[in-house]
Amino acid sequence: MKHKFSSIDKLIKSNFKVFECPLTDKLLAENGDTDLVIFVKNNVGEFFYIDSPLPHPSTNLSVHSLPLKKTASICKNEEISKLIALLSEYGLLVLLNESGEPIGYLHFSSVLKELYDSYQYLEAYFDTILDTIDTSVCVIDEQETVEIWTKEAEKIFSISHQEIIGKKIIDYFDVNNLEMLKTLKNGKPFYRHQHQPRSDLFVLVNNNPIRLKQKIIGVVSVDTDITSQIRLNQELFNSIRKVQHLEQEVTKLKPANDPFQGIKGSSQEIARTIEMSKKAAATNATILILGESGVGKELIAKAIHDSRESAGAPYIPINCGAIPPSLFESELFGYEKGAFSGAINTGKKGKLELAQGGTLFLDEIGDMPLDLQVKLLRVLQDKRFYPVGGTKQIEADFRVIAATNRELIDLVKQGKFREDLYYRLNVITIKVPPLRERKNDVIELVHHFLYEFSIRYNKPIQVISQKLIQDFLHNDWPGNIRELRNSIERLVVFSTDEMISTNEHVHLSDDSGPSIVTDNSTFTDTLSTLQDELEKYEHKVICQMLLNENGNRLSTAKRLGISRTTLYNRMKKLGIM
Ligand SMILES: Nc1ncnc2c1ncn2[C@@H]1O[C@H](COP(=O)(O)OP(=O)(O)OP(=O)(O)O)[C@@H](O)[C@H]1O
Repeated sequence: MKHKFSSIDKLIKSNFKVFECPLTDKLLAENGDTDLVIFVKNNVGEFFYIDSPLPHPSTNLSVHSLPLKKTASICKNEEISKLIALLSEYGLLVLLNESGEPIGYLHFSSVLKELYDSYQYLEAYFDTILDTIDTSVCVIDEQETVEIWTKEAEKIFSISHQEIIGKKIIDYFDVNNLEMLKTLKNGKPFYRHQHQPRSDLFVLVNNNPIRLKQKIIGVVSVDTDITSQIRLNQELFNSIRKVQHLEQEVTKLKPANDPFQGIKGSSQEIARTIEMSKKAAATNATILILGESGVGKELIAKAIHDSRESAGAPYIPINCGAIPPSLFESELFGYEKGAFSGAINTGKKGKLELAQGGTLFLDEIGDMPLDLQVKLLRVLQDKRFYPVGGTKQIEADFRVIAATNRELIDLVKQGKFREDLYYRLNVITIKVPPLRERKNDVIELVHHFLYEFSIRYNKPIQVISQKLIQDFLHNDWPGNIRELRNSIERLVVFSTDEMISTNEHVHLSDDSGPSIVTDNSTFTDTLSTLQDELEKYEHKVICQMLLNENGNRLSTAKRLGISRTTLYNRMKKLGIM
């Protein structure tokens, strides 16, 4: 690289001889009339050189009449700045190897020439780069004086370089808007901050401090004009709203909608799952949906219901993991007036009755208490049931879809789930693959949720940086699509401009376990709202306890001193499941 000062080795000269003191005239007799540089070393190791050409032996001059000049010696591997300092003091410098032996010398003039050549290359490159780039670059020095101002800066800010160079930047811009000055003071770079220097101008700003030997000697600011992108985004956003409105109108006119169209993703894995679900929806059979938390089991259950039941048929979900065992039976079967004493004496329809003519969705079926499993099995077999405290049987005319993220067959082996109920539910099984096994869907889902939340929060359509997309693709998503959806919602809510490039509001995990925020730095420079910080901490505590308890929610809830329902609700809210 010609613009870099080349290695010192290239400049070392080796036409020299070293003589020890005292000198004798033999030196002249043997070396006279040569172009060798003669160094003289005294008994304390100091070096001198003879500062004139050696005369011919025939001149009979005495060696003592020759002009001796003091010089310094230094190891050739010393820092270049030290070499240059000594060289400018003495003009000539003896270079030593690691064992202190002289191996050559440096001459000020040759080093200077080399430095000047490199400087000229550097200047030529530097000027051409600044002339060629079409972004706005401004450089100020430590006195806040403008040193560099490119053509694009002239265009964006309507100030010519003749006018601004050499002047203080604060003479041209409002000091409160000058992020460069902050960077000059605190040395913190920042990237891709959106800024609006004029009402008709949007720019993305990158600022970087220039350091020389740890000292900040200036700041570079690069501004990219994104006004046209912002305008286009705005137009796109308006158009999308119009299209969405039209879509809604068209949907109203269409005779039938595809209930499965809300299940996004085009990977082979999800396509297979949807195909299987459609086939299952063509029957009245009981369906068991298996898959990790947040993979979309309920979404599929609802699509099956919409597909196979008539419009207006009830869809009744019940979360078997969230209802305390003591209330479960009355929730499921309902109770007759007078069945209990106290406030609940008026009677209430149970979920089974509410589901008449439609679908009963038994979510988290693996968490259903054993005694209730027996009762549910009886309902499924007899197709009729009694409400708690009731004497009149009610018809059980509904289709059952059950779902769980637990290995039901293992629970059967452990005696925690009834085998007969398992086979009763497991007529058709649909397995929903976790997101990490269908990474192809991540990008589509990201855009789908971005679109959804941009509309919901009335924010212009967001663009996610490539780097963040990569982070999303590399994440294992232990909370699956729910976690991804929550992450995008947070990003949209907290985004301050149209480019989302930071994941500070997303807890990306780098292993397959639950995601835990371990980076304490989030608590220093990126503190957000108290609510947000509390949620982050709660997320961390719950995940850690779940890990300690091997994922067992009941013992996790006990250890945390909260009910299982509360734990379940908090996990859902925080996107852990
Ligand atoms: N393929 C998908 N396309 C769009 N959204 C999806 C998809 N899959 C899941 N979601 C969304 O992810 C969230 C979680 O989905 P859902 O509740 O159906 O998961 P689940 O497997 O039933 O979870 P859990 O086991 O915790 O009950 C919901 O907001 C749902 O709308």
